[in-house]
Amino acid sequence: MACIELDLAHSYLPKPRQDSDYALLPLTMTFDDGGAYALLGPSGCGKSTMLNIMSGLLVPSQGQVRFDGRDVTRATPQQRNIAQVFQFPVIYDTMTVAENLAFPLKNRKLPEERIRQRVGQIAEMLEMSGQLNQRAAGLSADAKQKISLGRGLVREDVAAVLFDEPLTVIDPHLKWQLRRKLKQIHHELKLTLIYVTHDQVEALTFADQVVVMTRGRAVQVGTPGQLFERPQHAFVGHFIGSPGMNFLPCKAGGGQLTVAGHVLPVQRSLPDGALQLGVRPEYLALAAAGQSGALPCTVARVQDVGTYQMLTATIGPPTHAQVLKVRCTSAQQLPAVGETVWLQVLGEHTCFYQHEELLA
Ligand SMILES: Nc1ncnc2c1ncn2[C@@H]1O[C@H](COP(=O)(O)OP(=O)(O)OP(=O)(O)O)[C@@H](O)[C@H]1O
Repeated sequence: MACIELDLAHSYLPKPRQDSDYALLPLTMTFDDGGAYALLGPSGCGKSTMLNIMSGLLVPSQGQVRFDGRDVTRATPQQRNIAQVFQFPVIYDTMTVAENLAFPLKNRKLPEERIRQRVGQIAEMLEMSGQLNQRAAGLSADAKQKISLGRGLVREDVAAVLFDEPLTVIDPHLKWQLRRKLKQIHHELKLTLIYVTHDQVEALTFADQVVVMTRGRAVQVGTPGQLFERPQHAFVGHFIGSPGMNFLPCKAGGGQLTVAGHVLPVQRSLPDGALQLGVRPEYLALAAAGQSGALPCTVARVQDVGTYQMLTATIGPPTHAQVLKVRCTSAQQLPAVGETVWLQVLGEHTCFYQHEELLA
């Protein structure tokens, strides 16, 4: 295993002139030895570019990649000793499951007995012990991708295992099981795992540390809890959560906050000027009329989602009304559409952003 350090930028253009010319803007990042990481972000944010730079498939246009302090920027994937699992199965159809799993170990000339043990261990973890002697050709797409995962995990001496959206072809139910399985395997095998996905559920269930990316920038690296509680960037608030954080434009000045024409007292020290107030639907509580830190809103919709109710409310004039989502318990008695509801926007979980960066 290795500690992977990135200090680089990448543009696919020969002469990048502006930020938008970069697939990865200048960044420094450390992936600790033995950690489980996810690179999470929407399509085109630079996840695959970062993964391919780590694996050695791509040389960054600027800067360095270091493994345990050693410069490997121009080293091939083989020289870096990286295992990779792609979106689609990369296996030998004519071989059995056992032969496919054993292949990376045979290549490294491990003793037969050790190969047998390790193949048995990996097959058991992936619940494939009963299929070891079956030919891969006859297996389902799910089973073939499980073999690919197994081939990625089978070597103990790799610097890291990199996964590029590995569960895309997997059936939704099995996907859920495999996500949990991968987390368990990480605890048992203690490999450095780096997992690319655009699916927040996948990232949050698998990783100890999630790197959230947008437009070529890694805007926050944190535990799932940190990303939920204190998004360092408005994009993280918006992207993590279902639905994401509510944002209200506001103006701070003289110890007060003006939101949608209402003046609220603010306890925290904030710079004067235009800000964004962010509060998650889970923390936006119903309040008594006129309560300090609460705003009067109009109920636009109430949805019963089974285990909870989602209340949608609006504030401000209809031409530029702001929408707020509130997660309520299923037992709560909620006002009807069109009624006024007071929502507690200020509280310990409220975040303030300036130019999309967290201030307080
Ligand atoms: N070979 C390439 N040549 C030129 N531009 C590229 C190339 N590969 C990626 N890009 C561009 O770099 C940016 C980042 O792409 P990248 O594939 O790293 O994003 P991603 O987050 O992995 O997206 P996806 O999930 O869609 O693969 C995008 O604007 C993309 O169009």
